Amino acid sequence: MTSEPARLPVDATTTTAWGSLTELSKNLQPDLRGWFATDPARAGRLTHQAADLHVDLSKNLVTDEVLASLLALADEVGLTERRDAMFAGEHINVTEDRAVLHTALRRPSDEPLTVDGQDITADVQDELAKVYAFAEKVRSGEWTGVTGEPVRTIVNIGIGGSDLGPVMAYEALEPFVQDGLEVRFVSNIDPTDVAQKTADLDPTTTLFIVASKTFGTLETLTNARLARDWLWRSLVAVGAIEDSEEGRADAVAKHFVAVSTALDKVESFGIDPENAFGFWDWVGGRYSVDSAIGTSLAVAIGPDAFAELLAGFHAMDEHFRTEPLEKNVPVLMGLLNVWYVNFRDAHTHAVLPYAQQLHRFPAYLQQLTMESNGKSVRWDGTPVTSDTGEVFWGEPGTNGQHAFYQLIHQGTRLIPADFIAVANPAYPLTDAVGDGGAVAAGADVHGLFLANFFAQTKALAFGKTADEVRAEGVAEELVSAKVFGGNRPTTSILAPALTPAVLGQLIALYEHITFVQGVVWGIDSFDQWGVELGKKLAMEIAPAVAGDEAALQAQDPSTAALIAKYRELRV
Ligand SMILES: O=P(O)(O)OC[C@H]1O[C@](O)(CO)[C@@H](O)[C@@H]1O
Repeated sequence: MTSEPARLPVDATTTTAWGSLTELSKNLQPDLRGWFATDPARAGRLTHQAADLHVDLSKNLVTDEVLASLLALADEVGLTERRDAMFAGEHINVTEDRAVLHTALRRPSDEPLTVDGQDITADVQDELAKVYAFAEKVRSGEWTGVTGEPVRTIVNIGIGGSDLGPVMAYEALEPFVQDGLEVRFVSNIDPTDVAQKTADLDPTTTLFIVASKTFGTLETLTNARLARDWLWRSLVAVGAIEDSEEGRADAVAKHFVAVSTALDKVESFGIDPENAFGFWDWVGGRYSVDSAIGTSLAVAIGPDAFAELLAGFHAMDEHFRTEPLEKNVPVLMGLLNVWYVNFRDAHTHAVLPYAQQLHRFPAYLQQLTMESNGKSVRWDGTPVTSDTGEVFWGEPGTNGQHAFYQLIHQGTRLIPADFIAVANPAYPLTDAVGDGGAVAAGADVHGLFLANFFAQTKALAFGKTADEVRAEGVAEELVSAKVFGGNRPTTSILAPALTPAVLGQLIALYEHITFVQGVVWGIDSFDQWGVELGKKLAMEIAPAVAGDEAALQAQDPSTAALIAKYRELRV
């Protein structure tokens, strides 16, 4: 690896390809019906395989010319060069002067990678071995609490990347969780979160994992102290420990572990560094679920399944690293997002998993994509000259269908959407009775579910014309309300089943899509300076909230009045 400063970003808007795309967009009349009718090979040509993911891009609003120009844009901004620099460990996180090496977390153990003279594959494997040994101890019951009871509930305390990845993956891989083990997640500093999550817990069988890259995050450290207090009080109440310094130290030693890059701070909190798992500053928080931050998950699903998850990540990394750009799914999906944001005026992007277990995936992607690409300056500090970072959002199908799809189908906004489904459900139920009509007795309910997945992307693409509505006998005055314009772009992603490997592939796919967009926009997708101001002000405002008059007077009139009102209302 080198730590040479990365070269200056290219202003994408000055490239030849940007000019071509602007012209193409001006003249483009999206016509998915016509395009499919005149080009039967379109679906095949625009469908690609990335590891286990079958990805159909054909219902996007692009012609071959548009795709060619998007690929030319990738070339002009130096996408492959930057990708290779990331994999090699160059300091592409320019504003923090750091390498970006989440891909090294899932690199096979026999592929060394030297960074600053250090074999980081060996470091990763050592830490992974520690996490796995701990996971086995908890799973086998060898790790016990103060009364000798095995662990039944793990409470992961973290926020942002130290929460969203683990909770999303835990929910997604619930069928792989060991019987008798449960993981809960506390993230919000709203005391309700910790109170609700601990309310019915047995302290003798509870283990807390405090997960924080920096071990300096207000929410996490406050929640960790609340949890420690709860543990002490509850253990004393059931007579499991003496109310003494030794009793409390014993409780922390047996019921608290930590994950952090700042092991010195872990020790000051009272957690023995022996019971702490580390990672490195070259892993961004939102890219860290596959590091020791995933310890709660590794305990829940076990080392073998966790290793499969990592192998899934790696399979997608290899696809991204080696596949020619015209068949490279993260590259194509990232470029399509650029097309919609910069040339078709899309402001948001929906991610719609047709898999209940992926219900936290959109929330996870919000941090991944929006903390990464919500930037207004490029990595050299110059202002961007185009829009960046669309709003990502979504809900699992079919819930979304009965809530917000109306706007996607008939609203005035263009909302590109990714539909994600798996062929084999974790719970293959049949409807023994059926409804006597379309739903036959013995119907496979997952098949019905996926009929919706296929139907929605079809309806969005091809719509329903006024003539088709009229042909159904609809009264003329209602025809326009029942017309579907179609030409609403979607990407369909289909996987065999939601296995750990497939989940790893999906996460890595979106990591790399995010990267591709960041490179085109010339931004540093790996810093997050935009979250700092609010954190700092919260600490300055806290004394005013607590009653300090001088601190209150130092606020602007609106904030001061709001705080005063809060104090008046607070009983
Ligand atoms: O893991 P830490 O250091 O507690 O940080 C939690 C989160 O806070 C942020 O730094 C900013 O919100 C995220 O990037 C990060 O995932």
